[in-house]
Amino acid sequence: MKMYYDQDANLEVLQGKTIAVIGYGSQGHAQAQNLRDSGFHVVIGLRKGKSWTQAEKDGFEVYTVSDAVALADLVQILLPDERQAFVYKEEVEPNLKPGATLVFSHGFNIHYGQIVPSSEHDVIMVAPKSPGHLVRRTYEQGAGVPGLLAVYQDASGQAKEVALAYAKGIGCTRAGVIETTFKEETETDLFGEQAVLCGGVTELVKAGFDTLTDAGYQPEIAYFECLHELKLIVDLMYEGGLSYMRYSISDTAQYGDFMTGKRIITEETRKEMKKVLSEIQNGEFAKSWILENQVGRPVFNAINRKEQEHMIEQVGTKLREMMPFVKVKK
Ligand SMILES: NC(=O)C1=CN([C@@H]2O[C@H](COP(=O)(O)OP(=O)(O)OC[C@H]3O[C@@H](n4cnc5c(N)ncnc54)[C@H](OP(=O)(O)O)[C@@H]3O)[C@@H](O)[C@H]2O)C=CC1
Ligand SMILES: CC[C@](O)(C(C)=O)C(=O)O
Repeated sequence: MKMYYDQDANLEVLQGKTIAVIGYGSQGHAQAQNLRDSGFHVVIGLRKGKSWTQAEKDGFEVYTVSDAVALADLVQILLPDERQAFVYKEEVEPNLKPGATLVFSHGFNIHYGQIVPSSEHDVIMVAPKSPGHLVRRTYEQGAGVPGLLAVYQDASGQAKEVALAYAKGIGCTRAGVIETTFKEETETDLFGEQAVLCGGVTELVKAGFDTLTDAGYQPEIAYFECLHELKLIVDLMYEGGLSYMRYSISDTAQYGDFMTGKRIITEETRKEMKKVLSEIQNGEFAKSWILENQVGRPVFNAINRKEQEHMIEQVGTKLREMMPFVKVKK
């Protein structure tokens, strides 16, 4: 395994180039602002709407996707994965300059064959292992988030140097960048968000909260115990691994951790995780997500509505209002 840090990347490779960041959402705003602060010329490609207004307010030159692509030496596609193939066909592909580099932060569309770029373009990936808002926040703090780098096509012979410079521009080489493939990034990223980081954690939190409230305990205590304190425990793991977290908690908690954890994450759960991974590997999950979007997201919307009505959301909103230091940054 090869790791890359600041000293391995040369920003000069991108000097004098125009980078079009297509999309100004979670990743788009963060990567665009970091690249600008790293000294690069960045333009934004969008449709008219909320993000357009925000990007202008943040001082960027904003163009339609077609116009931004036509100006750019590097085109970073930071649109929602489910829209990328359509926008690519309609607005990106017809306007790409000869020799322009295509950049992604997630391999979904390339790996599952939804976007097939012409062989004359370098196609690279720089994928921050972080939500966009923390890509920006950590950069501003002088730190950074780790990232993955991959080269899918190297038409110029310089694709990896360009990817490293881009990774440095957004702050990832401060924390460490691992070289990978589009396949490995796509499969591990989808697995992580489904089984652990998003799907796994939210179900664990709700199951704990529901168990306590169903037994008659106060919902506010259940919220602090199962959601709020989770962040504080994860912070310790982030800083020093599982051992440091266990060093900080009481021995009673640590004994409970050893005795009970495996009753919650059982062999059955691990078997299910393997099944989830195989559905990612064989394209079943991708197919289901692509089709869900083609029919207007009925399942996504129904579940999303129901999730927002869960008691933990109402209790949390009330409690967070009393903690001005806990702020949502949009
Ligand atoms: N969210 C994250 O932290 C992470 C995301 N990624 C990857 O980054 C990429 C971007 O994801 P994310 O930042 O979450 O996306 P968001 O949904 O946060 O933002 C999408 C942006 O695209 C714009 N947009 C949507 N449709 C169009 C269109 N048809 N034409 C022009 N602009 C459009 C939106 O603008 P509007 O206001 O007009 O809707 C918005 O600015 C994805 O590939 C994702 O997998 C990778 C790592 C982490
Ligand atoms: C965990 C979700 C994520 O994979 C991420 C922030 O890295 C995403 O795609 O948003």
